[in-house]
Amino acid sequence: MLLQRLREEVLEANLELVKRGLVLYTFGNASGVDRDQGLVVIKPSGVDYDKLKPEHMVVTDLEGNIVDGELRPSSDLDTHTLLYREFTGIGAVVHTHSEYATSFAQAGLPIPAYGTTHADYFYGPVPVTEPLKDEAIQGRYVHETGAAIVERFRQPGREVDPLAIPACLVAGHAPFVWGKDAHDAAHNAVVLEAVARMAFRTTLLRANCEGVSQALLDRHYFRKHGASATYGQRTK
Ligand SMILES: O=C(CO)[C@@H](O)[C@@H](O)COP(=O)(O)O
Repeated sequence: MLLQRLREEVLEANLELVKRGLVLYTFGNASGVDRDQGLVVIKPSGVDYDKLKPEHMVVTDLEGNIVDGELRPSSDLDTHTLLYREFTGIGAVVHTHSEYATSFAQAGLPIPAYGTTHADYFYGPVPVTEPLKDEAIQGRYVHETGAAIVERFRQPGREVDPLAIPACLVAGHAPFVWGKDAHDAAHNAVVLEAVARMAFRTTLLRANCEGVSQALLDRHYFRKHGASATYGQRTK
């Protein structure tokens, strides 16, 4: 079977979303990309997670043309493929409607970096897109959803590195999260929901919370990420 291993990884990531309570019914999807072959493996649309098997996954090229699969690909395919084309360092994308992250998206608010849990995974606030315009919604809606994410990350003067902050909230919709592979993307989605829940409660306790300092953000982020990362490494 074409891309057997990637199909299994994408299936595991989809099931992880269910196991961690990030999706209801079929409200979400995960995909992964094989960069060497330029192929994407994505969950089929509307199929219950408990019925999913590797052979149900749909394989497309990076433009979303179906290469292999009997079922329709996720209705969010064009967002996934646009993210793969534009953020060339990522290997997988996850979309959920997890409650707290989606609440921030619906409010049109970024998730502030309030503490070290956030800083361990996201090097700054998790951004939110501008609301999609009616023409975009009535046109190539799913593509435009991805375009809104890319536009937010490349906004002049407010650029965001997609490898340092592997998530974006789509205003009025929900989060898209990515990672180096399917396991990593699902893991980031789980943590995103946890930090969104904590941020929501932090805001309730203290409306004008200043958030984590730059020093604490640097200390926590860079001990897990980048060339000087030490987290989880053995000492000699
Ligand atoms: O965003 C939404 C619904 O608002 C979709 O992600 C969700 O229904 C899942 O669709 P698919 O089953 O992947 O086609």
